[in-house]
Amino acid sequence: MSSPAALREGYEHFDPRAYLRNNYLPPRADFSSEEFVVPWKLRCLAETFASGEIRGRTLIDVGSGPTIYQLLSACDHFEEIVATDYLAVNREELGRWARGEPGAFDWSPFIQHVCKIEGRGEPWQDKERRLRQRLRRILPIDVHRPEPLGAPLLPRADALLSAFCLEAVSPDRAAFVRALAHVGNLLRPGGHAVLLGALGESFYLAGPARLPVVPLEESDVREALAAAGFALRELRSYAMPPALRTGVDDVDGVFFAHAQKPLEG
Ligand SMILES: C[S@@+](CC[C@H](N)C(=O)[O-])C[C@H]1O[C@@H](n2cnc3c(N)ncnc32)[C@H](O)[C@@H]1O
Ligand SMILES: O=[N+]([O-])c1ccc2c(c1)CN[C@@H](CO)C2
Repeated sequence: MSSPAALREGYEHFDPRAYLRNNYLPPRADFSSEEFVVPWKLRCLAETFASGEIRGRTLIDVGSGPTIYQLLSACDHFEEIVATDYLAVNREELGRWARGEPGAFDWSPFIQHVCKIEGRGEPWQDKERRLRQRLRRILPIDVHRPEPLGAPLLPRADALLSAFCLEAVSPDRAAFVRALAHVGNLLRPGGHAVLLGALGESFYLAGPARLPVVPLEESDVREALAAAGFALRELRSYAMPPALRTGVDDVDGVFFAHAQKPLEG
């Protein structure tokens, strides 16, 4: 059980480049087998968006951090992608990539892999260009506030995406459920929520920062979604293999959830 103070302190020292190195370079960013975690995450996202059922004007990504991999399959189905993060250093990192500036993180291996598994023979530069065109806003967010963006998102988003954020910013499970309910308010009734997150994790490192994480089991995710008023469509889990337990965290696995906000919501 961590505390809001430990979280605030931790995120003051969060180093985006260290975070990217820890999770989005080898060995975790190994595309050679579907057995590895990044191909598993990208496949979950590609399969969920491939049907075209999840589409609309706006998708909001909650707690984007310095990463864009989570948007690569979604971006084909929305006119506007809104990225968000609590830290300016992460919003700045996203902005560098969005503007194609030198020194930005190289996501091309991820974009190439997504184009390959989407199987449309799309040149990866086209996908990269489309995401850059559609990534229109990079906003501050705090999921602990009932209005996470500080003001209502109008019109509300047609879809909500969030990867490794809520459990990494909540001191306990009750706070996790509240945060989920808060971000659920950004979503229109009938809108879809796609969540990725850590299972059984109690901490992760990002350079000088050591961030506490509320350890979740799959059942906690299921209960939190129900408590926040979502109807669960799909919940899958991945067990982190020993080779990917590198010491940058104590994560046991990854969950992938697709849920929907009821129409009468
Ligand atoms: C583990 S990172 C996830 C980054 C990225 N989505 C990914 O998939 O790797 C968690 C993110 O939550 C952000 N964060 C911290 N406190 C937050 C808060 N109160 N509300 C929203 N996001 C917050 C951090 O700045 C960080 O970028
Ligand atoms: O294996 N991964 O692809 C991966 C990616 C991101 C993150 C993790 C694992 C585990 N730690 C979380 C922060 O709570 C961030």
